[in-house]
Amino acid sequence: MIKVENLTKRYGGFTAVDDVSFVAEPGRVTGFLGPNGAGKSTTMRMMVGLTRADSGRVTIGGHDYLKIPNPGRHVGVLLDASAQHAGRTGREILALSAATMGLPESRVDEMLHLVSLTESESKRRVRNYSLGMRQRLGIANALMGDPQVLILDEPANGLDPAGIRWMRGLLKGYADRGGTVLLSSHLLHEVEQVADELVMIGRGTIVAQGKPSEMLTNSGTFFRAVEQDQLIAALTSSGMAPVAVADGFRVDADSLQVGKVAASLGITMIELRPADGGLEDLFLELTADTQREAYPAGATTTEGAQA
Ligand SMILES: Nc1ncnc2c1ncn2[C@@H]1O[C@H](COP(=O)(O)OP(=O)(O)OP(=O)(O)O)[C@@H](O)[C@H]1O
Repeated sequence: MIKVENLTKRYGGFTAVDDVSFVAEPGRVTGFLGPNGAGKSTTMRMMVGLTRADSGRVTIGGHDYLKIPNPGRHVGVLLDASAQHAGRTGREILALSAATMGLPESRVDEMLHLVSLTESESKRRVRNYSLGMRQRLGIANALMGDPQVLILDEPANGLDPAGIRWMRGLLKGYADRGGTVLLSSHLLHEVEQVADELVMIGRGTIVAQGKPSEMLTNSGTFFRAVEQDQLIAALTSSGMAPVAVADGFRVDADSLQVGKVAASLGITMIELRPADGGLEDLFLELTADTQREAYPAGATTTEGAQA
């Protein structure tokens, strides 16, 4: 299990990770999702002691990573696939890892086979690897010591569609056998098909976490009305806070509450239903003020809203 407690990292006056807490459980794939610059890599680097936290702590299986003897046998880490020594061959890199962990050379061939790197590819220098091949090598390296915990930062980067599907199967199988998997991504569709749990981060803070299905269940009501502006104003003055999503509005209230407010004003509803726009809408909305691109979900005014 990975336990992250109140983790904070500042760079000068800028807080990259702000009081982040979550748990990644054994037997589960936990997706760590957030837009570019949200703080995912910084959080993962702190987990393995590569970046020093200003406050808070992380334990892996109850221990501080830096105090785990022979850590590769317990925690598989892939943070930056391009950080491998470019002048070494893939095989040399894996052989070095195996030797460091006290594993036989045969493990190298097993891992190369697992990640589908061919014999001739394994003899090429890493500087001549494609990004996808580097990722495969990084995954092989992370799995080498048969660890119980995997920490993977954007492992799907550079993989082709077949590679992404292969990796999903690999991670699911690993979690099914009791392993703990934490993988980050800035792309929801990359993680939603594999993650049992999601932790969403935006501008250094956790904005939501839970099972994808629970997140959707709690996603409120979607509505559109002819007198949209009037309904928004009435809901707002009733203490609700509608936000613009794709082609309508969403509010944290059930459909009955919204319907009653509309009926009391004689407002004609066009649509009134549980918000089920999918995780993509929820993700964009939750991280709306942390996105670089303007997204309508960030708007709380009715300007431009069409009935
Ligand atoms: N060494 C550093 N010095 C200053 N700022 C840093 C440093 N490392 C990270 N940051 C900043 O911290 C923020 C979080 O960066 P981080 O790499 O953790 O984001 P991320 O969620 O992994 O993003 P991406 O999806 O783009 O990889 C960014 O604004 C980044 O510029």
